[in-house]
Amino acid sequence: MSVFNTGFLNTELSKPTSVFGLRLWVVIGICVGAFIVLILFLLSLCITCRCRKSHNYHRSRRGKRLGPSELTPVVSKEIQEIVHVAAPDQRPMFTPAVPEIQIDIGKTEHRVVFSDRPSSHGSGESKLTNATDSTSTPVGPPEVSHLGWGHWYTLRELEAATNGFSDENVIGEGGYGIVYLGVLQDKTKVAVKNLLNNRGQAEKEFKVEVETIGRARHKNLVRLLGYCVEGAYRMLVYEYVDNGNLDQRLHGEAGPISPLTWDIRMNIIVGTAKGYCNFPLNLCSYAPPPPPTHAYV
Ligand SMILES: Nc1ncnc2c1ncn2[C@@H]1O[C@H](COP(=O)(O)OP(=O)(O)OP(=O)(O)O)[C@@H](O)[C@H]1O
Repeated sequence: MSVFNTGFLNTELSKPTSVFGLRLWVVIGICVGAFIVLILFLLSLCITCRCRKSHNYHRSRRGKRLGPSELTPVVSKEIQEIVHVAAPDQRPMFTPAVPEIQIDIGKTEHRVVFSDRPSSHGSGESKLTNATDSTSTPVGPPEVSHLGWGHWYTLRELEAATNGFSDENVIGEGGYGIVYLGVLQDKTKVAVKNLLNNRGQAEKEFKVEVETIGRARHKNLVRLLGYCVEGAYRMLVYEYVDNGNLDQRLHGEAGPISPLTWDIRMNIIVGTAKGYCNFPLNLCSYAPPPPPTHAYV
C-alpha cells in the first residue's frame, strides 16, 4: 500500500505544471520558500517598528528629564510652584532644614497667581513652574491669590528682616514651627513663622492658616499679613504682638499678684468660647470647615 502511495506521489509530483513547465514539487518548494521569506520580512518589519518606538520613548524621556518641568519635584496637576532665582552673589544666607515637599494647595481659588506687570509686592526675581506646563517663564513677583488679602514675601526679604533667621530673633516655638521677630524694610515689626515640614505638616498648617486666618479681621485675632512660598519653604508672616503669650499672662512674669482677676479670667473664657463657636461660621464660606487646629481661638 505504502509503496503504491509513494510511487503514486512521485509520479504526481514529477508531473510538469503550467508554470513554466516546472514540475509540481518544484512549484510547491518555491511557494513554501516564498511563504517563509514573507514571514521573515514581516517579522523584521515588526521588530524595526518596535525598536523605533522604544527609541523614541527613551529619547522623549531623556528630553523630559532635561526639561524645565522636570527640574522641580513631582507635584500634582494643579500645582504651581514658585522657584526663587538668586543671583550667584545673592544666595540666601539661610537655608532652613526643610525637606522637599509636595505643594498641594489644591483649590484653584487658593493658588498663588502671578502678574506680568511690575508690582511693588515682594522683591527678587521669581519664576513660576506649573506642573501642567512644560515651559517655565520668568515672571514678576506674584500678587496675592484670589483670596484678596496679604502680601507675598520672598525668602530673601524675610531673611533680611530676621537677620538671617538668627537665634537672637527667635521669639517662640509652637507645634508647627519656629517664630522669629522680623523687621521689614519699612520698619514694621513682624512675627515670621517658619513652618516645620514634619510629614507634610508645613503644607497642612500653611493651608489651614491661609484659608482661615488669611481673610479674617478681628481685634482679638493676630493678623496674618502674608506668606512666603518658595521652593519647599512655607512661612507665615503675622503682625507682631508684643503682649507676651498666654502662658506668661496666666502663670508668670506678672509678679506675685496676677493682673488677671477671676472676673477677667471668666470674661476671657466666655469670650473665647463665643469666638470658638462662631469661628467656622464667620470665616469659612465653604464646607466642611477645617477643624480649629491651633490655639489662637
Ligand atoms: N504674632 C506674634 N507676635 C509675637 N509673638 C508671637 C507671634 N506669634 C507667635 N509668637 C510667639 O511664638 C510662640 C509660638 O507661637 P506659635 O503660634 O508657633 O505656637 P502656639 O500658638 O504657642 O502653639 P501652636 O503650636 O499650638 O499654634 C508664641 O507663644 C509667642 O510667644
